[in-house]
Amino acid sequence: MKQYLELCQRIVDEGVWVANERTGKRCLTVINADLEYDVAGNQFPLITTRKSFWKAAIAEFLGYIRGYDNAADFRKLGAKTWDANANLNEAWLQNPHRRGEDDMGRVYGVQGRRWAKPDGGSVDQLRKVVDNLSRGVDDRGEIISFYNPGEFHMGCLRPCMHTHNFSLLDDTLYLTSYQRSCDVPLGLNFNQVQVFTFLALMAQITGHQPGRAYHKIVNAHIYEDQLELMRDVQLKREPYPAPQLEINPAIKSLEDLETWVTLDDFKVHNYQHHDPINYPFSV
Ligand SMILES: Nc1nc(=O)c2c([nH]1)NC[C@@H]1CN(c3ccc(C(=O)N[C@@H](CCC(=O)O)C(=O)O)cc3)CN21
Ligand SMILES: O=c1ccn([C@H]2C[C@H](O)[C@@H](COP(=O)(O)O)O2)c(=O)[nH]1
Repeated sequence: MKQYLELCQRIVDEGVWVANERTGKRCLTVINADLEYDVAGNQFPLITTRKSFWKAAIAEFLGYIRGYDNAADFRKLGAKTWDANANLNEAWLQNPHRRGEDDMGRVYGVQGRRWAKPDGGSVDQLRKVVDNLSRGVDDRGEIISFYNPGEFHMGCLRPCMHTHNFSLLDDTLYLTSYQRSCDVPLGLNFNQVQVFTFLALMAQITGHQPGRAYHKIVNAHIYEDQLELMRDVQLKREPYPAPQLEINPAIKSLEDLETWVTLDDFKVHNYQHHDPINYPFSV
């Protein structure tokens, strides 16, 4: 929590105003942030200075793991987070590749599970990483990348957290995740949960101990219409200690994640938090 608050304070104190063409808003922006999560010690990095709707964050990530490309499928899992990008962005609504209501196009999970090969067929990046780690192999390329510039024109948004790189040292699994663009009041609250949970889940289904997760962010910003709430409300609050995440131990494979797992398989213990803050969302 300390590192989150320090990043927020740094943006408020040192941020530079940058105009953003896609949303038509200005963002107070800093470059480069390094966050770390103690997955081994189960210090779940949930924001405590406002109520976090962490279940939606896990639901969203489960949708990426399953390769979903439709906001309706995300809603069924418990995340409404893709409704706006799939259905309200004018550029995407006019895009000839959009296949009707709720279509997100070739984003995130599609790239992670079905990256199109130029010579036909597709690559399942996640399956390869799970298979290698399960037999104790780290080939120094245990990478899942959602970032496919050749298909940006076929999706509603370029991936923000775009690359996840796993490492195995003896029996301990590590994760380094890369993010090019971060909406700190709204998106980071979710992304922290996702990086932590991805490492915890991958360690569980590949039979290893989780170590630390490293989260590297390039452009970290606060939108102009979020600044007052962050500076005058959220940053005035005292944080509480980190809660713990419990994952159903019956989850043992990628197939489990793909088929029967729901949000009921995740529980958070000792989550003390301040009141919710309703930050504006930019499409
Ligand atoms: N401008 C912007 N910021 C983002 O963080 C973001 C995007 N766009 N587009 C793609 C995804 C969608 N994400 C989202 C979308 C909505 C919320 C959101 O509204 N969160 C609320 C309530 C969540 C709930 O009720 O389930 C929050 O208070 O955290 C968070 C992340 C993250 N990403
Ligand atoms: O997981 C996510 C997804 C999105 N965001 C934020 C970061 C930006 O504010 C927007 C994306 O806009 P771009 O113009 O494509 O950078 O969404 C996030 O923080 N986390």
